[in-house]
Amino acid sequence: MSNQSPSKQSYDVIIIGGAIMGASTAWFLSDNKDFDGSVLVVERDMTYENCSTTHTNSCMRQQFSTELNVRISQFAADFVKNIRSYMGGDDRVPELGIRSFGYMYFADNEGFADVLRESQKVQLAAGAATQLMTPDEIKTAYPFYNVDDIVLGSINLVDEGYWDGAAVNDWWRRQSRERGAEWIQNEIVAMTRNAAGNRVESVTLASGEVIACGQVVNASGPRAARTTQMAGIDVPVEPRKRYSWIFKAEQPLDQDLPLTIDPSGVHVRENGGGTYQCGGHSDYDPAVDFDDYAMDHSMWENHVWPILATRIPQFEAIKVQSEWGGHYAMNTFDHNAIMGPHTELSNFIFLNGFSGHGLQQSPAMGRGTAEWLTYGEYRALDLTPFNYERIPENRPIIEKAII
Ligand SMILES: NCCCC(=O)O
Repeated sequence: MSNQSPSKQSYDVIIIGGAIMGASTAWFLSDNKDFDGSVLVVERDMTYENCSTTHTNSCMRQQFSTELNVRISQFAADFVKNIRSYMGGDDRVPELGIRSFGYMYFADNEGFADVLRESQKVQLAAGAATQLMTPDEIKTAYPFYNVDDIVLGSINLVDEGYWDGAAVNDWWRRQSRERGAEWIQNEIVAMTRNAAGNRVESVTLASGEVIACGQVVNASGPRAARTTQMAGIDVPVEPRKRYSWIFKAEQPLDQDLPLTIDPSGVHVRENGGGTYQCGGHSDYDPAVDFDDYAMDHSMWENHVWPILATRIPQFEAIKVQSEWGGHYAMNTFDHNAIMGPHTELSNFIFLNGFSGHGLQQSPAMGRGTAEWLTYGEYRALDLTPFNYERIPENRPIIEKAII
């Protein structure tokens, strides 16, 4: 599909990026009775072939180490389980659920076991159902694991597992469009500031049009820094390569496989029909080119499969069905969301740096961004700790549970 032109020369809100964060923001704006502005969503590739939303393993978890991240996931679970109701009872919207096989974190040393113990306290206090398991308890409940090196496991079987992120993305896009948001395939290639230099005045599209904006939202995923540079500002977000494999087991497990996080960082989950989805990355983890999705074919054979087959010996006999390379939008400052306005460019709103846990945060972060755009403040959930200003003020939010 070639570039499309917008119908107007000026919009109240221009959202750069139409994947899960941009779609969520557009939809929550369309759902807010106090917002009556115009919205343009500019997406560079409406096929979403290479975007992080498409490459995700589409899971959510309650097991975070900070209360705010747990609350954000709780809203995700509530939204997904009640999507039709949230979307006005529209009976075209599918009823969705969460396949709550849980995330199984393994600690192979007392240091990380302590992290799991401390995190469980935070999660329980916030209402999550995390259970700590000894190796014997793990072996009883999940006999297929090799736990010889494991000192502790942590799992939560409520609202934690697979959900259909693609369906949510599709419906946010579709319904926001029906309610008046304009979506085009095109690319922002430049931005201009006002004379005082404290606001973005307009964006320039690849097709040449210059479009005036009231507020602009950077929802451009791993390309976040490229977008901010057009406005003459920086954000510490880089594309980092993440590899995924779908494989079929010769003898599938006879129960659901939790999303299992091996101490090596390799993770694997149930995918249905005797297939499993696995993710991993190299220890050498530099920023990569925005368009580099090349697969490292040696990683499976030399690194990932041996780890898998050690942890789950039944996975010695498996066959890879598909594989791909994708990107995390990695926040190199503190691996957490970067939101809210720039400190000097007051109408430039960040929605960046989700570092691999963005899909599950998209309902709360899109809702919060729509509130910010409408009221200049967050209402349902106070997301100010994630605001951009923490970066120049050097106040990292340490989230210990990054996969
Ligand atoms: N990106 C790995 C799986 C999603 C998560 O962080 O929960």
